[in-house]
Amino acid sequence: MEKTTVEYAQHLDEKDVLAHFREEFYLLEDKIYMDGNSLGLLSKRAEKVLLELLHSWKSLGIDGWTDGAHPWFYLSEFVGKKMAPLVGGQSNEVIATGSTTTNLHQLVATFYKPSGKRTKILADELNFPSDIYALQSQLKLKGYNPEEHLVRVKSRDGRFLKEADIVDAMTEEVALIVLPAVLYRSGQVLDLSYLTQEAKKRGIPIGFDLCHSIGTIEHRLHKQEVDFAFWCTYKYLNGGPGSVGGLFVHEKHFGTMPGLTGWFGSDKAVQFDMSHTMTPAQDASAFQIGTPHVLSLAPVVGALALFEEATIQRIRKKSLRLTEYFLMLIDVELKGYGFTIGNPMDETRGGHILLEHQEAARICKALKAEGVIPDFRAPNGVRLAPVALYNTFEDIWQTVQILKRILDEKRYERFENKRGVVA
Ligand SMILES: Cc1ncc(COP(=O)(O)O)c(C=O)c1O
Ligand SMILES: Nc1c(O)cccc1C(=O)C[C@H](N)C(=O)O
Repeated sequence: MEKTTVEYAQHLDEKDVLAHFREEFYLLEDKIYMDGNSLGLLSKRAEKVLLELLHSWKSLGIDGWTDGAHPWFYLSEFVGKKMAPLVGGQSNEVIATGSTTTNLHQLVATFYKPSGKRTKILADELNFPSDIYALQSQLKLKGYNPEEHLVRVKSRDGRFLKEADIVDAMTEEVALIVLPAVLYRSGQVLDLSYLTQEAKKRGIPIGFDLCHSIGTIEHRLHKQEVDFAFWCTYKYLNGGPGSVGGLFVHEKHFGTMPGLTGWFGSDKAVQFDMSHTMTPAQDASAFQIGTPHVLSLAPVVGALALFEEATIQRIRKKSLRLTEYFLMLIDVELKGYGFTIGNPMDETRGGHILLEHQEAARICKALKAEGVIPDFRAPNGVRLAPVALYNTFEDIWQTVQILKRILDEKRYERFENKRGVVA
């Protein structure tokens, strides 16, 4: 069968062992959703648990903390256990709490211990702005000038990072390393094993932002001896806008006093003793600060049940096949239209692809007008994420046809080449 036909796409969908998960989601009517790497779709199970937790509040009041289907007092630990297989952590090394940025603040406050010549934080110039802002402010809190003490490894081409360049920057002046596991623009997957080993040789703690990797690639954080990691749950995990994030702290650091303390980091057995001397939990729970955002955690419970069934191994396998198929069609159908592929072509690509084009902002607007939801990333990127749990091969086939039509008929010219408020 000719690989560029819709029949071939349908044939791939028929053979897809994860195809039935699509029915678990509320798909947007008459739309092809390709933005699950920014905000995943609502699943029926996520909705169900949210309603159950609203009901526990309605029917139990304060007793919801300890009673009901999902007692709130233990919910963060429960969700942590469910997320642990997705990051390759032990159950007590993972906790659901905070947001990506607040968790980063917590972890830097804990693991950044400048002393003597070792005062710098090593990051990279392609990292997400919020991470950079957090690192800059943590340096300022310790009295250091971020201009001098935040080292950002340069990209050679504006898209990718070379692990060798990162290792070269691990000097005797570096006190902490924070990097993404998957880059938010190009989708490059960094070699966490190698980077962690090299950091370890030099005695530098290292942590990773998993926002663009959790739920789409496999992780082995415990085995790799990564010191810490943090992530959100609203992208590939489909927890909903602003859903509670997560963090991992390797068990070798259990007992380290968190940099930012609050009573929800306490050993649960004594939390309500109301002592002014904190007794921190002896695992990742200690890194919580205040009362969990229960209603923003609820959908994550339901959403994670799907990952337990699908397994991250099968999800990664399908995700790679989806992006491979996407790239094959782009190569055949969109040659000569001015696109440059901005993601890695080999298996160091994450869950999304990046098409660079000088008209990218208005191509995104035209795609939306034609029913395809991508996102635009400045200055010239169209990000498209075919998500293993709910996208089909046919979605990809349709998207490429629509892109071709938009370019052939110059439909993008109806729009201004400027990003929207939330691009
Ligand atoms: C890599 C990365 N880091 C940090 C953030 C910020 O996350 P939050 O706003 O949930 O703190 C995002 C997404 O917004 C992200 O993609
Ligand atoms: N966190 C977001 C938000 O609050 C509004 C709109 C988008 C986002 C995102 O997550 C963007 C995403 N981190 C990115 O990779 O660009």
